[in-house]
Parts: sequence; structure tokens; C-alpha cells
Amino acid sequence: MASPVWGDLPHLNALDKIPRPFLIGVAGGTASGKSTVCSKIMEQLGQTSLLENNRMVTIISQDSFYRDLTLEEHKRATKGEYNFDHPDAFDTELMLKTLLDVKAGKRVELPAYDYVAHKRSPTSTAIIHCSDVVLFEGILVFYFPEIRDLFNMRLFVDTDPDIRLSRRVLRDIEERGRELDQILSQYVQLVKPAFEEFCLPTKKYADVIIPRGADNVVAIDLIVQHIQELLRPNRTSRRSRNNSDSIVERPH
Ligand SMILES: Nc1ncnc2c1ncn2[C@@H]1O[C@H](COP(=O)(O)OP(=O)(O)O)[C@@H](O)[C@H]1O
Ligand SMILES: O=c1ccn([C@@H]2O[C@H](COP(=O)(O)O)[C@@H](O)[C@H]2O)c(=O)[nH]1
Repeated sequence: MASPVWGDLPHLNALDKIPRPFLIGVAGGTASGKSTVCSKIMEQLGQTSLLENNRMVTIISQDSFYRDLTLEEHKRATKGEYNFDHPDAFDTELMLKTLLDVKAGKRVELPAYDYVAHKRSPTSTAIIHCSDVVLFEGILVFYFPEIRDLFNMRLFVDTDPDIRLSRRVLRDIEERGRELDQILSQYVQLVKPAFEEFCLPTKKYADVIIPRGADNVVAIDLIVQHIQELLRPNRTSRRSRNNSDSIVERPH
């Protein structure tokens, strides 16, 4: 049953024992298009038209697991001098516990991350219900072995660094309230070196590398087809057959 497109995916061999939720890790450098790729996968699985509570595909961002900063760290963060791209910036324990809960089908509550305040927002939480597919995206989702091993499929979004930087500049000015000189100095001093040291070496763990991110419609189509194949409705879902059927339908 293994598809030639997917090559050798040892952890996907027992296709008759597909775990639910099916946990997909999506790694890649900053502004590579991880969130956009996840949204496209969700859209093509016919999920965006459904009410949030009825969706069988969920996206979780690793950014929800940035650890709380001390006063001194927060001061540095406001000047673009705190290293948010280092593995130590994350609350690994909470990240692991949450993913284990998600895998166990438990309902989890996640605070959204506030990039302006540099902290988790207590007023904006997402409730993760048990889903058929959970996409977990972030710069270092393959860095921590205990977390990496939880994924049933691993994707790496591989976008040219110049394109990533230009997108990050626009995004950080428009959405994250940053000044150009601070974005550039943070990028050169912290983001780029950490990408090379911690993120890029994790590309080797990917089952599928997606060059050009969301522009790569062929790769996204193939990934979606593969997920649909794995989650055929004759497999048992945590929810009703009616709900899980929506996953195998094409959007049009
Ligand atoms: N293929 C694309 N073409 C144009 N802009 C894109 C594309 N993919 C992502 N972007 C934009 O680049 C920025 C970063 O994308 P995002 O998906 O949030 O990346 P990441 O999750 O890796 O940080 C966003 O403003 C997004 O709208
Ligand atoms: O308070 C913060 C938290 C994070 N960052 C930067 O965000 C990116 C990770 O998010 P992507 O969506 O993958 O780009 C990371 O490179 C951090 O440097 C921040 O600037 N401030």
C-alpha cells in the first residue's frame, strides 16, 4: 500500500493502525509559510467551511509554548535582544504534556501568543477538541526528540531565506508592532544564527520537504491526498461518521 511518492516512511507502514488523532509536525524557518501551509491543508481537507467545534483538523502553534519571561528578559525582548529562536525559549515540559494529552484525545486549552506583549494571552485561548488530524507547527517542532517522536508525519517547509526575511519584515511591522531596524538587528544577531544551529539541522527528520511553501500546490495536493487516504471513512473516528466523512471530501 506504500505510495512511491512518499518513499520510505517507516512510521507510516502499519496503515491499518492509523492512530487518531494523526499528529503532523510542520517545521521550517521563520516566515517560511508554516501557518499558511497548515491553513491550506485544512482548507483542502474541507474543514474551513465547518464550524470550529465540528472541525476534525486542528492547528496548534509552537509559539503557544513560549515560556514566561523574567522582567529582565522582557526588557531585552522589547529591544529585540532576547533570543526567541533558541530551544531554551520554550516550555518543553508543557509542550510535551499538551501533545500527549492531545494524542490521548483529551480536550486541551491553549493560550494564544501575543507577539506585541511577548507573552501568552490569558484572554485569548483556543480549546482543542479531539480531532482526526492535528497539525503542530513551529520553528523547532523537530528539535526536541521526545516531541519529534510523537509525530505520525513530519513536514519541513523550505523557503528561500531572502524571501523569508522580506516576509518577516512586512509581517513584523504590520502584525507584530516592530520597527525595521529592530527587526533587522534581531534577525542578523539572533534569528539567522539560531535557524542555522537549531532549525535547519532538523530538516533531516522530515518525511516530506516542501520547497517554496504554500506556493507548492503539487506538494500540498499530494500531502492532502495522502492524509485523505489514511483517514478513509471506513476507519474508526473519535467522532461520528458524518463528521469524519467531511475529511475525505474534496472542497469542491
Ligand atoms: N506563498 C506565499 N506568498 C506570499 N506571501 C506568503 C506566502 N506564504 C506566506 N506568506 C506570508 O508570509 C508571512 C509569513 O507566513 P506564515 O505562513 O505566517 O509563516 P510562518 O508560519 O512560517 O511564520 C505571512 O504574512 C504570510 O501571509
Ligand atoms: O515574542 C516573540 C516571539 C517570537 N518571535 C519570533 O517569532 C518567530 C517564530 O514565529 P514564526 O511564525 O515561525 O516566524 C521566531 O523566529 C522569533 O524570533 C518574536 O520576535 N517575538
